[in-house]
Amino acid sequence: MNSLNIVKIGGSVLEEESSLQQFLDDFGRIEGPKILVHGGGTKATALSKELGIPVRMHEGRRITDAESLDVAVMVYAGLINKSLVARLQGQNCNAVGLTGADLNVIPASKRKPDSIDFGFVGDIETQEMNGYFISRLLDEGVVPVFCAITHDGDGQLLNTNADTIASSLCSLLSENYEVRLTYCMDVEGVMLDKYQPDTLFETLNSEQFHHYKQEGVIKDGMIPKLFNGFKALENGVHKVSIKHSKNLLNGTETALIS
Ligand SMILES: Nc1ncnc2c1ncn2[C@@H]1O[C@H](COP(=O)(O)OP(=O)(O)O)[C@@H](O)[C@H]1O
Ligand SMILES: CC(=O)N[C@@H](CCC(=O)OP(=O)(O)O)C(=O)O
Repeated sequence: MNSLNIVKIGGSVLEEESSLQQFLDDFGRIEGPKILVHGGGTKATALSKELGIPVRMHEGRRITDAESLDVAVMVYAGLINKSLVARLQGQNCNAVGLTGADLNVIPASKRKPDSIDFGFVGDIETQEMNGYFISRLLDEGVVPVFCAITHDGDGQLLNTNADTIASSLCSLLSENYEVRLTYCMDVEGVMLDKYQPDTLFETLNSEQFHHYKQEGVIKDGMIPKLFNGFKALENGVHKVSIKHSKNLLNGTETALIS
C-alpha cells in the first residue's frame, strides 16, 4: 500500500508569519502523496469581532449562526485557502484548494440541536464521502488543500472543525493508503501542564485522554483534536501524531496509541 501524509495546520500557526513559512517549507519537503488541511479559527474570531458579530465557542467548536457562517466561508475557503495555495505554488508544489463541497468530497449533515444548538455546523459520515477524485488528484501528483467548510448536498454550506475534516479524510483514504495523520499547532503536543514542554506525553491512549479531560488538564481546542485523532486510529489510520509545527519533520510529538 502507498503511504499518504495528511497534515493539519491550525489557526495560531497561520497567524505567525515565520512559523508559517517554516511549516510550508517543511511540508514541501514531504515526499509522496500528501494533503494539507487548514483551520483558521483565530482569524475568523478576529474578523467577527471587528464586524461586531458575537463569537461563541463550546468545547473548541464554534457556534455558527448565519453571520458567523459567512465569516467562516470568507476566511477559510477564501483568504486562507487561496493564500496557502498560492504560497505552495510559489514553491513548486502543485496545490489545489478545495472545500468539502468541491467534487462533493465531504457532504455533511447540519448538527441537530441538543443541549446546545451549534447552528450551521456540519457533521460528517465517512460512508457518505467521495474519495475517487481525491485519489485521482493524488495519482497526478496534485496536493489537495482542504479548508474547514462542508455542504449539506442541498445547497447549504456548513462549518466543520478542521480537525474533523482531517480525521475524516484519513479514515476515508485509509482504505487505499497507509495514512499518517499529523496535527500541527503552536505547542509541543499534549502536556500535563501546557506551559511546560517537559511535561509532554510522548504517547497518549484513549483512557488517559478521558481521564485528563475529566481532570481539566486537556481542554479547549485539544478536545476535538484528540477526539478526532482517536477516531482516526479506530478507523485504521496507521499513525496519528500531535506536535508543534516546527517539528513537522522530526520526532518531538505526542503519538496516539490504542
Ligand atoms: N493538555 C494540553 N496540552 C497542550 N495544549 C492544550 C492542552 N489543553 C488545552 N490545550 C490547548 O490546545 C491548543 C491547541 O488546540 P487548538 O487551539 O485547537 O489548536 P489549533 O487551532 O492550532 O489546531 C493549545 O494551544 C493549548 O492552548
Ligand atoms: C465548527 C468549528 O468549530 N469550526 C472551526 C473551523 C476552523 C478551525 O477548525 O480552525 P482551527 O483549526 O484553527 O481551530 C471554527 O470555525 O473555529
